[in-house]
Amino acid sequence: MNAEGKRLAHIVKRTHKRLRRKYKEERDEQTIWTEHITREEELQCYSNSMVTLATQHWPSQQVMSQVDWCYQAVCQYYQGDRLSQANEKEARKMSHLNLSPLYTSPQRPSTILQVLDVGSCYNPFSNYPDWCVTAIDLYPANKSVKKGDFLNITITEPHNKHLYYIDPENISTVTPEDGEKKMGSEFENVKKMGIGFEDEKKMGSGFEDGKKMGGGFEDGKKMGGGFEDGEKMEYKIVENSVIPTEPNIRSVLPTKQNIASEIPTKTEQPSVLPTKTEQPSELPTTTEGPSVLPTKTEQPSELPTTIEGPSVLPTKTEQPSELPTCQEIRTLPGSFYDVVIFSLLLEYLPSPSQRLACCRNAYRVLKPGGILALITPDSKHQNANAHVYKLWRLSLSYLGFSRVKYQKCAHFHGLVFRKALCFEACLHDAARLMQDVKGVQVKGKFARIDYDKVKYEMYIPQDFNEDESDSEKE
Ligand SMILES: C[S@@+](CC[C@H](N)C(=O)[O-])C[C@H]1O[C@@H](n2cnc3c(N)ncnc32)[C@H](O)[C@@H]1O
Repeated sequence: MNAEGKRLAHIVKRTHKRLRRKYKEERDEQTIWTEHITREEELQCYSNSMVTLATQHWPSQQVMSQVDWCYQAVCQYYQGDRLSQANEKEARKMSHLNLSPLYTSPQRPSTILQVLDVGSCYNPFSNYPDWCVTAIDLYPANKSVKKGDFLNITITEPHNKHLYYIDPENISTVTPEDGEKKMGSEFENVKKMGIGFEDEKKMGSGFEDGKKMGGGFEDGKKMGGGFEDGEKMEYKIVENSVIPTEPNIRSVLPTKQNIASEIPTKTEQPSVLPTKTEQPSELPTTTEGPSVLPTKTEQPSELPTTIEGPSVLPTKTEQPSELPTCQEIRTLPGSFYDVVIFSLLLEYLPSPSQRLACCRNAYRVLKPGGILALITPDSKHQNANAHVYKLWRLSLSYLGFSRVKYQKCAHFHGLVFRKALCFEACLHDAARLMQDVKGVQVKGKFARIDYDKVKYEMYIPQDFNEDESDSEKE
């Protein structure tokens, strides 16, 4: 990479490092994040650098870009054999464990794919004609990207009546009694499920002693999904309903803007408001979609009858010099997307629990059988950080994801996880994976990993670098 490319890469990595350093020093992720997202100048500088770096400096040195990798992986899943293979594999697993699916097997979508690109920056996936991309970023580099913080997004109820929703966050933080008080009749549908583990320890009702389960971090924050192998637990399946938890309450405090956000009802009109200059683009295949609020500078003129289709990729010569007039997104529909993409997103987030909170939100917006494509930078040898990515698989199993694909490319790892049809089967996987990772003798920097936190946290190799000479690609 030439000197200009290195300078831009330095600007991008400088932000990541500053946030991680601050988190290491202060440990107060909420305050750090709330303060960070108001640093307009730094966000703008990052955004400008990132788009130029990615569009003008990386392509020349890459065999396959992260964008191409994601696209191919998604095509393999939806157009190739991967979807039916994953369905079959899961069916076999359920039959072996004598479990039933919560969702019916997804079929290949006959319409275009609904794709959510989180941390999109410049909307690199916008020119794939068979994708309808919702691109969001803290600081969009062009108008086709909506401004939004995925850590602070409100996720609305699934529109499809046949969808069940498990909220892993509520596994350990709501007692049935609390639930009844909070949710009323929705909790009438709660089913109790016990899970037999290979070691024959049973995970049954966790409320016998009247205490809330799991959860406690050293700092006293409540955590979701806390259950040890063989520990007793209970989770809830609420038919037709998302349990409306405050989004990421333990990782990021809601901003004032969030409080103002509205959850659209089923009868509401399509929820994207165009800017004055914008014309609704292509005809959608559905009227559902993310709810977008105009920024202060925009005045919504009239309600469109369509949601926005893919928009135009900026040309290589484009230099976004200032924040474009972009729309702001505060709510996203639950169980709506076929694909969620986190391309080089997780490294931006300073705390391991914020990274997992993002994955939890991805789970909530994905359709059953939908996939989360993760790209994480690493130019080192495949095995150098392999242990960390094993832990990703484990953390994501606890959320209800199963792995579909993994590949180490020259400068990144590419991973695809699917929102599994059977949550319990994922917990079985998690128990097995936990035994595997604990059984491995890890030396060096990864030896200090606390496996009890892997259910709530997602590490990246840079978390363990004392000197922050990180492995991100130059
Ligand atoms: C390294 S860039 C990746 C850009 C693009 N996805 C790519 O692959 O080239 C990371 C982006 O994530 C965005 N981001 C970080 N945290 C975010 C959040 N909580 N919500 C939305 N965007 C976020 C940043 O603003 C930044 O533009």
